[in-house]
Amino acid sequence: MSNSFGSLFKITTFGESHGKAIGVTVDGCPAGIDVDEAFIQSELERRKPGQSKITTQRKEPDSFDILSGVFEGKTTGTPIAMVIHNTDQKSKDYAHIAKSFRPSHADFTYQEKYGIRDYRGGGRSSARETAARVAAGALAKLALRQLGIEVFAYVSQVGELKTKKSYLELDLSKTENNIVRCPDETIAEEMIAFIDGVRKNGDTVGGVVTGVITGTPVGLGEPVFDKLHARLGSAMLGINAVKGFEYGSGFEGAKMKGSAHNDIIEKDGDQIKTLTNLSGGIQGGISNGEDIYFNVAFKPVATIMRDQDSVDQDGNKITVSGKGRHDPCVVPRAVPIVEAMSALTILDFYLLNKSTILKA
Ligand SMILES: Cc1cc2nc3c(=O)[nH]c(=O)nc-3n(C[C@H](O)[C@H](O)[C@H](O)COP(=O)(O)O)c2cc1C
Ligand SMILES: C=C(O[C@@H]1CC(C(=O)O)=C[C@@H](OP(=O)(O)O)[C@H]1O)C(=O)O
Repeated sequence: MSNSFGSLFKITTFGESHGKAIGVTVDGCPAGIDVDEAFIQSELERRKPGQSKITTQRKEPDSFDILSGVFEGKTTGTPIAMVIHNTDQKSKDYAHIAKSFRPSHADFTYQEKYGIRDYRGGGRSSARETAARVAAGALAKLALRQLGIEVFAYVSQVGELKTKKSYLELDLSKTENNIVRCPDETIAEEMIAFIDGVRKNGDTVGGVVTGVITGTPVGLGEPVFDKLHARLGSAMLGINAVKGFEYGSGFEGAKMKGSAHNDIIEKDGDQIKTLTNLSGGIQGGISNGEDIYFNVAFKPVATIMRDQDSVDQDGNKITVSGKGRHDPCVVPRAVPIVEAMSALTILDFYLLNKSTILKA
């Protein structure tokens, strides 16, 4: 079973939702990065469960401990281990799925593949694991900040409710101003009320998170298999409940003509720039120095607070009831996860491509 991500800045996560702890080891982090622990904690708090009425009500403080790899506030170049203890499991709520399967969660596939699963709270397949990624992603963000690279994400859609503004028309510093994490104030309250209504009805709803990466140099990514957008897409599609990824013009681009879609190139001082950015900052798998932007589509949460038809491990028809504490919509908490996976991908490429970037 693979539990790792990245080639040079490599993370391995461990732990289950209802086990003792979850955590991450980061191998390959350069020495000398300032580790701002308060920043890492604040990132974990943006993702933690129980943060508002439109998230799961499981209350985890998600405070973390650094076990190794940091001395006098700086990384030492050795493996960094970070642990987050689980403190609020109600495992008996999951006894009913020990030998049966929730529709559209990971219960059936995991059981069939491994023949053994920690069914408590979805075990390893619970998005609780993403807390570990956010801790590692915060470290990557700190390293990227030193290089002038920043990652942002925000909720751009909940169900059919969608901001009409592009990321350039929004003030991304306002993302944390509301509990749904949509910087478009004209629609954020509607999104919140909608999620709350869906929740009260025992149902769930999907949504879209938009990601933006600024300050990337020209030259991240490889021209053939390890294209930057391919690795970014893989990072996003590796997040629980993700159903779609598009970058730049994405699926809308398929409707356009080349004459309208091409990003005209110009000389701006001593730099080569493009007048438009339908390429989404990546051409031929390599960053071109423009902003990288993309959308990530999340499905509605599988565990709904209703009875559903299913089968047990022996194939008998059963009814699965909706139990446990679940998110009515994942996108508000997915925002820091999208940022973390973006930071991990970009930093990994930066380390891989450093020599060629410097040459360029
Ligand atoms: C932030 C976040 C929170 C989630 N919360 C829940 C939840 O409370 N209940 C649930 O059934 N699924 C939740 N999910 C989705 C499941 O983890 C996911 O559907 C499951 O692992 C099966 O994988 P798949 O949907 O990618 O096929 C959440 C996902 C994310 C990203
Ligand atoms: C606990 C968290 O979110 C969980 C994500 C999740 C799932 O199935 O993905 C199911 C619920 O928890 P449990 O694993 O107890 O069923 C959520 O509360 C968290 O994100 O830290």
